[in-house]
Amino acid sequence: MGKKGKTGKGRLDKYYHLAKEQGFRSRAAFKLVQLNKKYNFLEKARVLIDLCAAPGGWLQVASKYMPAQSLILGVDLVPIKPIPRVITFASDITTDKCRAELRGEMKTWKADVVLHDGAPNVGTAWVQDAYSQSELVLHSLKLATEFLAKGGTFVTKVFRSKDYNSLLWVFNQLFENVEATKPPSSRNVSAEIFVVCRDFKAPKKIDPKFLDPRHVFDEVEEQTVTHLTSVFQPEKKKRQREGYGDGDYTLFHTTTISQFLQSPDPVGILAANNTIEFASDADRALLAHELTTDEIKTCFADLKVLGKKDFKALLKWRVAMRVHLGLEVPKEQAQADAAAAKAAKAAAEEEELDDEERMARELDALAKEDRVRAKRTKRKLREKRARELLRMQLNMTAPTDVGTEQQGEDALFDGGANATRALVEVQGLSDSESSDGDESDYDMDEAGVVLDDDVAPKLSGRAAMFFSNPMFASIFEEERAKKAGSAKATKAAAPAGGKATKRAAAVIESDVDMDGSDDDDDDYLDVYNRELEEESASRKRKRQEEKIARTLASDDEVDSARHDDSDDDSDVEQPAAKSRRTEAMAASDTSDDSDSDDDAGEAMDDDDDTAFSDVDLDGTTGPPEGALTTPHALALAHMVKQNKHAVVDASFNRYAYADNADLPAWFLEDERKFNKPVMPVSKETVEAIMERRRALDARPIKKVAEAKYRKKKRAVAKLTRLVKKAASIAEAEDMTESAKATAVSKLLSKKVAKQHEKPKLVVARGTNRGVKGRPGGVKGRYKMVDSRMKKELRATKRIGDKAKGKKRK
Ligand SMILES: C[S@@+](CC[C@H](N)C(=O)[O-])C[C@H]1O[C@@H](n2cnc3c(N)ncnc32)[C@H](O)[C@@H]1O
Repeated sequence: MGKKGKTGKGRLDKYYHLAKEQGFRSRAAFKLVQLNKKYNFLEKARVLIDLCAAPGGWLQVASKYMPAQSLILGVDLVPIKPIPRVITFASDITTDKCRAELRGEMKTWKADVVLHDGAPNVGTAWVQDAYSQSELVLHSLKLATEFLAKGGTFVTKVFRSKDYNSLLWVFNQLFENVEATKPPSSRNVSAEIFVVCRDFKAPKKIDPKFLDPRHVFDEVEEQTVTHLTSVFQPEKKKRQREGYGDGDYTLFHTTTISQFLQSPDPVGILAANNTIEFASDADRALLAHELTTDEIKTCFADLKVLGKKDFKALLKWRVAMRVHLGLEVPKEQAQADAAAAKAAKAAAEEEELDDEERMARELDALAKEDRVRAKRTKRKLREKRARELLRMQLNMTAPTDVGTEQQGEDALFDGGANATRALVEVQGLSDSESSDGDESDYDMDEAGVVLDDDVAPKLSGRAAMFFSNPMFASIFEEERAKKAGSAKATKAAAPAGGKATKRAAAVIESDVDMDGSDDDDDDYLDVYNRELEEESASRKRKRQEEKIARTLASDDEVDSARHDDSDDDSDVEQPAAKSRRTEAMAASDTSDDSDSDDDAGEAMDDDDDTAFSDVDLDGTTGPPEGALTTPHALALAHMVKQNKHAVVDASFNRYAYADNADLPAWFLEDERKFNKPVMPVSKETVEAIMERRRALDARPIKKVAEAKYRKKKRAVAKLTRLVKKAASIAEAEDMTESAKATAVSKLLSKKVAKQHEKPKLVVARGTNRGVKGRPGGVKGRYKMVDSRMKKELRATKRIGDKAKGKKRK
């Protein structure tokens, strides 16, 4: 059977648990225990009748406290499971059959105690419930008066209702001593009270009125009878208990039609009068109305003989006459008027509300805008401060430089990041301007021309500054001079041009950023030129191949992008890729200092063919974008944070500008696999990072932690339950101290035994040989074993060995 949930009443209280512990069938048993403790009626009783006894809690208590050989009878509507020394049968105590059955059991004996704990099927209206309970009490009293011996005790349950005093009055007529009490085990929220009536007077003759509910109580039904009932249910006649009304000593009442028409209580008039007369001229004028039929006239002549239908007809006639006389508007019109009025009112309210709402909304929007603006300004300020702080921490600025951020975008050309941004802007511009629209065909030469002639004025502050920088101007001048003769060659070198420019810019910006000098222009130009030559016409073909490879496998794409030709990304992709790399580099930083990290990012971009091939900094593979997944990557990021210059320096190596263009694919493949530059990352750093990762991995996963928590919670709940049970046993009033101690130790031993109970070993021989499922006569946990327990011993040894870390032979 499913466990009942706890209700608002707190059904499963300590008496519930106590009853379970002590084997009582109901928590009600404790009510009798407590009543008996107070009045001691069970110990001296020899015969007891329990009316309404199921499931038998009170019978169990009676059997426990009454002397041996006592006669205990229990009766209930439902059968009661047998109880030693108790006779029970099923019957309705309100019937004669029950009386006869009791007589049959009692023979000539008289009862010392009659108990009644009956509860009728409650659940209807409270008044009705209470009344049924009181009625049941009277029935049980009736049986008690019949079977109780003189001086006997009657214990009954009553509800605190208006009938309570009537009942007490009756009890007092029949018993010498009547006391009402509420035992502690009776819930406070329950309206029940127990009345203990002692010393039965056993009168020779009992007035039947004492035991007749109709006399003892005001009938519940009568209370609801009103003149409404008398009109609409005329067959239910009200008994005149009150006698005549004040100053009214007649039984015949009459009134006039005008009164009936004008009174706000027409039903009351119909109920209170015998006849209604057409007395005045105005009344008589209504006689001529077509609705005043003969039937209506007859009904008004004698109201006391009318039925429900007649009264309804009279009330309908009244409404029609009132409309006719102008005392009332027709119902439909009244309804229509009411509806129109309601609609008008609603419209007015809505209009009013609309205006108000509109204003409120506007105000809201303004306030919201203000809030957003203030928030944005605040955030920007915070970011700027963080950036400056970081730059200082990375020794990128002198403390005196703090505040340059606030100088705005038109501040002086501020190092690598701005240079890079400017380049991106230029590329964007030229892309949009280029006639063929092919982003990858960005033409350096054309860009230069366009810049000189048309675009320069269109450039934003930062881009304009970039090109006004003498260093870049010289790069462009030289480049233009070199390429001037060969438009075709320039066109072929176009894709490389964009990238090369970027590389040159990267080198420049790293220089600008690092030492702030620009006297190595020629070196940069060399780098640039070399790059231009490297990027030959074969790039287009390679790009084509890569595209195919990309579609086939994303991993291949990553490889080819990283090793073969990382510079070959389209120009449009560059800013994104660069930002990803920058993010990766900055992952170990908390701030998004793009300025500082751009430098390193660009420097790495230069030689990403080889130098950083092991580091997944571009975020094109693996989990989240920009995440540093390998220990090497993390170590590198750590180093960048510590000393970015060392990392940048290390990126200039013999692999950086290797010309792989004409090398066979198989060779390049081998090179990629085995020829890797040594990274400027110390073994210790990588080891420390791996150690940290191992420590993180060693932490239990969330699910395991949750399971452990649940287990612990269950254990705590179990313990709490145990403590509660033990406490309720300790509080039991009808138990001796030693019994309590035994009960508690039994409770604990049961739990402990349950916890450590080992499975019973059942040897698979004889009848148990080859048995499938539980062998006969075996209870609880069991395990089938062979007589020598070979398998078990082997398993135990194996487990032991495993624990010791021995290898199996
Ligand atoms: C609260 S229980 C009694 C509990 C009982 N004293 C015990 O300790 O287990 C009330 C019982 O009254 C019974 N009852 C209600 N009306 C009855 C009737 N007219 N005749 C016999 N039993 C009735 C119900 O069947 C129900 O079992």
